Amino acid sequence: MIRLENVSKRYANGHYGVIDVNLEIRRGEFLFLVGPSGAGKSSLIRLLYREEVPTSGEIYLDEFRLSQLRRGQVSRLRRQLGVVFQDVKLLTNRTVYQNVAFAMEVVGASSRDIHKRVPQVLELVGLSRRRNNYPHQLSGGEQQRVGIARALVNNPVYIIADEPTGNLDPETSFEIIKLLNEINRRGATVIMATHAKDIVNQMHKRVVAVENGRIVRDEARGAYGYEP
Ligand SMILES: Nc1ncnc2c1ncn2[C@@H]1O[C@H](COP(=O)(O)OP(=O)(O)OP(=O)(O)O)[C@@H](O)[C@H]1O
Repeated sequence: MIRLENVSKRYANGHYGVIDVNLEIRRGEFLFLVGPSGAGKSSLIRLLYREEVPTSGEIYLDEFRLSQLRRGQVSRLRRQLGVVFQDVKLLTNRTVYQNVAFAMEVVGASSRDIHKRVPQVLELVGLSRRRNNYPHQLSGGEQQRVGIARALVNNPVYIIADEPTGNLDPETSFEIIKLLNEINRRGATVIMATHAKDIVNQMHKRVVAVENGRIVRDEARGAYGYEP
């Protein structure tokens, strides 16, 4: 479970990313984070994967207390989390297979495990036939699938995605959401910040809306609720 208690983030320039946020996310949930531009979605996402730490308040993620991680806990935490970005940032000189394998190499996985796991994940995201292609040979949707495979490969408990469909056309976006939904169905908790109104409205998942750094709405089977 993830629990945010009175979390605020004030940046060095004095701007607040989030203000006094309280939120609980249980394992197995699928949650959309919505809100106008500048509302604080990315700030919240960055706090969740500990790219940032709160100025005040505390975030608990399973056994971790994010503001007070002991040495060695950061890498253990990161293994529980798979992060997906709008801008996929693949390694351009490595193939699809190598990009995904790299995520296992950096956490010290054995080559035996890598050889076993990477093909499984490529199969799951529908990219087995593209395994030897380089990023520039892939469509935007395929590149994002590699991004998702990379996030998934270490079997994280939580998938945290910041506008993963932001660069994709509507049809491709739906393919990516279907994939995230399947991953959620297999047990991962999915937290996704998005402006994709149609997707949110069709999925009937939990929707948490943020405005001016504060949570203003939290609905179990919610709708997007804004005009794009
Ligand atoms: N690194 C930073 N330094 C200073 N201020 C920041 C920083 N990151 C975000 N902010 C400020 O925090 C507030 C929330 O921004 P954030 O990027 O979290 O919003 P968002 O909801 O993700 O927006 P968008 O939908 O446009 O991505 C804004 O006022 C923004 O200017």
